[in-house]
Amino acid sequence: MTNNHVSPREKSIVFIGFMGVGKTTIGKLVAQKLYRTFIDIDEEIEKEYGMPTQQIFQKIGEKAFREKEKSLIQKFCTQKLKIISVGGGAFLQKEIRDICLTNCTVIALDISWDSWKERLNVIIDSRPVLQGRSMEEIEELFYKRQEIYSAHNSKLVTDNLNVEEIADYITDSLKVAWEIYS
Ligand SMILES: Nc1ncnc2c1ncn2[C@@H]1O[C@H](COP(=O)(O)OP(=O)(O)OP(=O)(O)O)[C@@H](O)[C@H]1O
Ligand SMILES: O=C(O)C1=C[C@@H](O)[C@@H](O)[C@H](O)C1
Ligand SMILES: [Mg+2]
Repeated sequence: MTNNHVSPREKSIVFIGFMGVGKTTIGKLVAQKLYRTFIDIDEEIEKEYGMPTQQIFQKIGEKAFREKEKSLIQKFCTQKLKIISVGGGAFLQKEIRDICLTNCTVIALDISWDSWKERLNVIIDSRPVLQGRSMEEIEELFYKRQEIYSAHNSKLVTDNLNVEEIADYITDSLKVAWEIYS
């Protein structure tokens, strides 16, 4: 089942990008502004296992996390009118990239390394992939991951923008695009 036949206005929107770039925060705000249901795939995985991501990685392992991530993305991305934030590692899987790009409008949130590194302290405790790595290793991962986020329909560089400005910009741009294609 795909929903690649649905109109751009009805397609679900998927936010991608590196850990901590703001997918969950912005996705929630955009959903409010468009009166749509918000789905955070990390939260859905945590609900299924009844524990935080950190513990899923420790007790069950990353492989099971990634399988669950794929099946939940398949479930929600084939539905209409949702606003979906996927985890920062979701686009590592080609199948996930294909599901999202076939069924949804994919928006990549981008940020420079200099701005991102200011955020590390806030997010590190809940992101197992960042733990036990040196700053140099995290920087290497940050740049390596850029390749997977290049598979998108549109991209916004968020440096120097607050969350309201980002959500307003995305909401307004979507409405303009929907008018053009309607
Ligand atoms: N534009 C912004 N300016 C300042 N802080 C921001 C901005 N966007 C997000 N943040 C903050 O950065 C932190 C990480 O944001 P968020 O959890 O939304 O990231 P994420 O992309 O969903 O990460 P993950 O991939 O790990 O789920 C939060 O504390 C959030 O408040
Ligand atoms: O970038 C990643 O690999 C991850 C990002 C988070 O959103 C979670 O999905 C998890 O911590 C893994
Ligand atoms: Mg998130």
